[in-house]
Amino acid sequence: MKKEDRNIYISNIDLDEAIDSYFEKINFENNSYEEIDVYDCLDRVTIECIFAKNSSPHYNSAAMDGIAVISQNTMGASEVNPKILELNKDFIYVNTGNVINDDYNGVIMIEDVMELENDKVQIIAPAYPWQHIRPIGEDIVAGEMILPSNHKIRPIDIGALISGGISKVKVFKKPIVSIIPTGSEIIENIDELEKGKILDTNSRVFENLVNKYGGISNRYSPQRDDYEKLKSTIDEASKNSDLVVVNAGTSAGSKDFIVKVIREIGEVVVHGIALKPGKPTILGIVNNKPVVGIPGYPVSAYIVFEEIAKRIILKWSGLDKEQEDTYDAILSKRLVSSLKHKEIVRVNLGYINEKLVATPLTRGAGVTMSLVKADGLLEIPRNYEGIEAGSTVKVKILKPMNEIKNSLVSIGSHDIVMDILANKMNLSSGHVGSMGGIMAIKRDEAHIAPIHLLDMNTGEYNVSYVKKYFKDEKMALIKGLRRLQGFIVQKGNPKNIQKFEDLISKDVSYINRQRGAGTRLLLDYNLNKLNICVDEVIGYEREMNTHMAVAVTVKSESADTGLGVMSVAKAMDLDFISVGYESYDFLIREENLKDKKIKKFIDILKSEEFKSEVEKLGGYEFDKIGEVVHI
Ligand SMILES: Nc1nc2c(c(=O)[nH]1)N[C@H]1C(S)=C(S)[C@@H](COP(=O)(O)OP(=O)(O)OC[C@H]3O[C@@H](n4cnc5c(N)ncnc54)[C@H](O)[C@@H]3O)O[C@H]1N2
Ligand code: MOO
Repeated sequence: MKKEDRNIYISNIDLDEAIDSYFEKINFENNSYEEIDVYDCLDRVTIECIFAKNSSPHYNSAAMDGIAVISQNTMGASEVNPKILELNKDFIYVNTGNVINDDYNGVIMIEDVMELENDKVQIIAPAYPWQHIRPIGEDIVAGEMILPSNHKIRPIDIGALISGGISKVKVFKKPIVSIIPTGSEIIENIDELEKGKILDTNSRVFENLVNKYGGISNRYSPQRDDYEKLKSTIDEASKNSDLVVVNAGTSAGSKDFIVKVIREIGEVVVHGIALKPGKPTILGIVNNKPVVGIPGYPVSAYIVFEEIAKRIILKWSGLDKEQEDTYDAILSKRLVSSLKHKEIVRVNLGYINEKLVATPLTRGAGVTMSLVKADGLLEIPRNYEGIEAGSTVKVKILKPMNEIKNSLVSIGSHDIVMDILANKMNLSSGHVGSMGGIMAIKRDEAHIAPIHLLDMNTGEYNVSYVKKYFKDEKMALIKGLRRLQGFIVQKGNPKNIQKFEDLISKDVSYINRQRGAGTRLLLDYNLNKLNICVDEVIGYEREMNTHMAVAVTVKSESADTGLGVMSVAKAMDLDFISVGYESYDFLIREENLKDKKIKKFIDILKSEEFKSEVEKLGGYEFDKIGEVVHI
């Protein structure tokens, strides 16, 4: 691939600057409106103020069930001096909402009326003028403004509009947004999935974001990297829509045509923004319409859509950038960034010891799950080399604050049971290995840490590590499960791996866990006991972060074996040679045991329902589950 075939002239302009110069070129004035039925106007945006045509109520009406009276005739009534009123002369019966004609000017509730014989009633208190009567216009007066312009219509607004006699409303037209996924490797049909092919997810995410923000999406099927075809598709789309979003092909690859196409049939306003992820973004104009080239990586795609396309859609629909919920949080880990760009980092959030703590998630632009799991997004401004741990940062939340506040934060070793627990309570769990969990509790980033750390000297689990790392602090272990660890091997165990000694055979390759993982300690402990040097194990230095990742590596035959739990081997349909049970417990600061989230957590651990679900996975024992050991 020659250098001249690539787009290497990518600029690095500030996001806000890029948006300002781009928005100047977009003809937002061109916005047209439509007049629609009041019943269909939910979430649409008013183009002008709406004034009431009718008053509501439009007649004086009874506000209570009872009798309508002439107020003056009731004056002086009391318990010692009751008044007798006569039907059709002094009063009539009314129900809530009935018309009160000019003959009457007060209502007495039926429970305050004593009925006598001969159509007479007795009252023991007077009715003040207009008592329990809703006068004309109490709610809405004809001519009053019901809604201002640029207002997004809510269900209650529709009620008020109808009461005010409005049957049609003028609203901004919904912008039509064409979405064009590109790339010859992009497919829609899962049956065509093979090496080198990628399922189109981005255009489906965009389609739903367009609908969510009030546009009409017009999604194309994935387009091949064919210069002429892309040119005609973008040209056609820009003629038929208000905004065109082209996905992928934005950077420096030899097939990244989008910038050339836009330059040929229109204008490239910006190529390259000081934003990570999202650097190769293209902002163009074709046939007087905005055409935004969004990078292909799913996280970059989402972030750029939110930062740029969303703002165009909202402006077209009469709404400027919606106010976003931002909160101050304490950053739990140091974040290093580049001076060159602003970076948007996905974070988990949790309330730990009364403080909102933000823990950064992976920064890989291809890891969609990090966005699925993220509770918030944090911004590292341009010209910052990073942010120190303990600093206060602003985060935009992606979930309701209540949910975040009530979430139990777990950071530590991974096990499938954490997913079962997360399905039963509001649990956010980060997987960084057992030692990572210990550090997270030390720094107050988590409420609990699942750990399984084998003491090399005693062969016991967890307690000695807690004593070592929390010398003078009051800690506790909530006893968890005993789980079966062993060698995960391919079906039929072709290399006949039975024991640790078999790992030093020349034709056996091993896949290890990261430093600080309990499973890695288990290997080290056994190698040490057998006097085997780690250099003798082929693959010792190759690391994965979870049991699942180890199993996937074995399944894909990229390694012969790795240590992991039985449940994972079973879930991946692999064979398993057991090594022994280990204790998977939950470390917690003693003071946090009184938290009601912890009480719920312990109740779930002890429940028969939880145990029976875990039993189905295979390889677990529950001897002391839920018991608290004070350390
Ligand atoms: N030499 C350079 N290489 C790259 C640069 C650079 O500046 N110089 N920028 C990198 C960055 S940053 C990004 S982001 C990507 C952007 O790539 P493109 O927009 O050109 O997209 P592709 O290369 O075609 O695809 C990248 C990747 O995205 C996924 N993808 C694409 N379309 C979809 C879709 N519809 N649904 C789901 N996923 C999709 C796919 O995994 C592709 O492999 O370029 C870097 N390279
Ligand atoms: O900047 Mo790219 O957009 O990381 O992913």
